[in-house]
Amino acid sequence: MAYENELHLAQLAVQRATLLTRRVYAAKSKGTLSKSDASPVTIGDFGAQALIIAAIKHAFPSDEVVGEEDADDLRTNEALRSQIWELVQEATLDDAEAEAVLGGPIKDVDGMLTALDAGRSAGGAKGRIWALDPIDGTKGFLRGGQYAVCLALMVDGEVVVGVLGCPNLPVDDKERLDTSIGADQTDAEGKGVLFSAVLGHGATSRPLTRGALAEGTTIKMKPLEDITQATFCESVEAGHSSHGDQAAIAGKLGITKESVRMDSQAKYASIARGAGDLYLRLPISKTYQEKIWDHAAGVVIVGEAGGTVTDAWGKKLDFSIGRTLSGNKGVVAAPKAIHPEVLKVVIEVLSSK
Ligand SMILES: Nc1ncnc2c1ncn2[C@@H]1O[C@H](COP(=O)(O)O)[C@@H](OP(=O)(O)O)[C@H]1O
Ligand SMILES: [Mg+2]
Ligand SMILES: [Mg+2]
Ligand SMILES: [Mg+2]
Repeated sequence: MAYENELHLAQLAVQRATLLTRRVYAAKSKGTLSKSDASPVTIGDFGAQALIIAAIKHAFPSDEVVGEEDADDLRTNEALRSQIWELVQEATLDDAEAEAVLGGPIKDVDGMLTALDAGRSAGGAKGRIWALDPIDGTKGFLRGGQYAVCLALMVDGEVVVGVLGCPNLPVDDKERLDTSIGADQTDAEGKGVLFSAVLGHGATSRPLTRGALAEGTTIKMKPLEDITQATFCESVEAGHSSHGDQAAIAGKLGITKESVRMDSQAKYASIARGAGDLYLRLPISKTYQEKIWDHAAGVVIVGEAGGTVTDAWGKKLDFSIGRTLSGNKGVVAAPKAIHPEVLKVVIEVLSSK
């Protein structure tokens, strides 16, 4: 299969990073800071990004990475830096072969800062570039909801590999859209799913482990004959997508079930495995540009599971422009057969505004 080594590296790197995020998740204090756009970032986000980039740079030294975070705050804040360094050192897979694929532990604090800062690529249409969201759905992470560790490889602007680690999704109860928040999420028992896809080679899911990869199974979207029976997913945060427009679209499609609100790319993962049918993300603001790391992995996973993902006007998401999807507005993800019907209504609702 194409990109076999890249896929394996990405799966193990994401799996290792979830050891760190789970530890932070269970801790009382998550070391939260506020970024310049007032959005939150935690010690988990920084630690996961450092671990994943160190692994990429070990295996593919000349690849670039577009990562959400950087080391600026750590360079000026010693307490934060040492807190994260401690976490990073503790996050090792308990399988020596798997750990060796990732290059083993990061050597020292400088190595951690260098790895974090290696996520500053401007992106673009040429060459091999990884898109990394070390914790997607940081607000979900903080509130005890869903979050995802997201990694994708783009080659010449096209997403060819996607991996999503979803520590709070149920392993077995595949049909359930897990939106529970709070206490029961901190119990990792029976939870934690690793999703992956390679362009042209299908999508799989497997339980997250602490060591070598578990065996994977193929995932497919649910066949949906009657659109009125659809379940649609949307963000928990009303500031991230328009709940009002999404409700109007569902209404026009004759959908009667209430929307399922879930943080992070766990939405893409959930519809890809047949828990839920649609994911709608209609823009709130005229100026906000979606970030490539919020979508790259999810888009290839849904595509390989039998879905179509476009923006709200039906354009393919263009990952080749830079760090943002500046050529697109919103996201509409649905099974291939019904995507045109959904898109028609999305455009009607947007055009009537
Ligand atoms: N105004 C906005 N519109 C759309 N997305 C936004 C937004 N402000 C922040 N986001 C993005 O929404 C992501 C979470 O998506 P969701 O609502 O589906 O959980 C955030 O990822 P992070 O949590 O990685 O920062 C952030 O990048
Ligand atoms: Mg963020
Ligand atoms: Mg994100
Ligand atoms: Mg993030």
